[in-house]
Amino acid sequence: MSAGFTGQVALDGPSGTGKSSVARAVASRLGAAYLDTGAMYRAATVAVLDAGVDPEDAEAVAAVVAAARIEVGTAADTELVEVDGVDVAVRIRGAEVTRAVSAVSAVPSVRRRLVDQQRALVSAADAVVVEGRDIGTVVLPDATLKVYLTAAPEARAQRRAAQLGLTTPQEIAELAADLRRRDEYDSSRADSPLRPAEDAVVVDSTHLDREGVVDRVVELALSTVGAGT
Ligand SMILES: Nc1ncnc2c1ncn2[C@@H]1O[C@H](COP(=O)(O)OP(=O)(O)O)[C@@H](O)[C@H]1O
Ligand SMILES: Nc1ccn([C@H]2C[C@H](O)[C@@H](COP(=O)(O)OP(=O)(O)O)O2)c(=O)n1
Repeated sequence: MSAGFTGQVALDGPSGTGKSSVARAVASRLGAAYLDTGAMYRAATVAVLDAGVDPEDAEAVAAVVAAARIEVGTAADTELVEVDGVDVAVRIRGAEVTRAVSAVSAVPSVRRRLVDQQRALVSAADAVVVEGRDIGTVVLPDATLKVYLTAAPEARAQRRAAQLGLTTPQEIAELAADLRRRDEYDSSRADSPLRPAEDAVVVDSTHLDREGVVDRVVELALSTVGAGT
């Protein structure tokens, strides 16, 4: 269903705030394409791990990613993620990739390459929802709408634990520690750190359910229709 929205919705924020699930649902509601840029950094990380390279070795990481063919789909209802023609859609969500992805995504040449690819994918769509960490600040500074999703750390850890089926206090404590570590890494890196764009609308999802967040973002997107933006 096309609701009349054209343009780009940038959805940024830390892990577990609901970006992926909200971005997909918003894209379906708006009849828009959808791009998960985190999936691209995760796919690059698969290439690095498969090459046997230390994710902290920036030079070696840069060389591996420069040679890898990373492909992602832009349909809201399917997940296509490939590295050199191999389907890695399930593997990119595994713990090994999650542990290494912040280091890989901090390498400037990796970012340049993937940002170029993201802009090319976005330019092919009349309407698109793009989620990540630097979409409003770097990838699409002129996006039609920028939303920065936040949520309390406990809510984020609980959501992630439920999603992964983790139940023991130790598993949940480890997951919360991993979220904190990744927040710190992603927010303090020199190149394109995680932060809200100055013109982003901040939406706190701590006390909203997923549908409540989707309604809010769709409403914000539709308010730009005919507004001359
Ligand atoms: N507002 C919300 N309230 C409760 N759970 C949510 C909310 N938004 C998303 N979720 C759930 O939290 C988990 C993490 O969401 P996800 O979209 O993967 O976050 P992110 O992409 O920001 O890491 C998913 O299981 C999702 O269904
Ligand atoms: N635009 C982006 C998207 C993701 N990243 C990095 C930082 C994140 O820790 C990883 C993984 O992102 P992803 O959105 O898949 O992570 P979560 O699902 O939120 O846990 O990639 C980035 O640096 N820039």
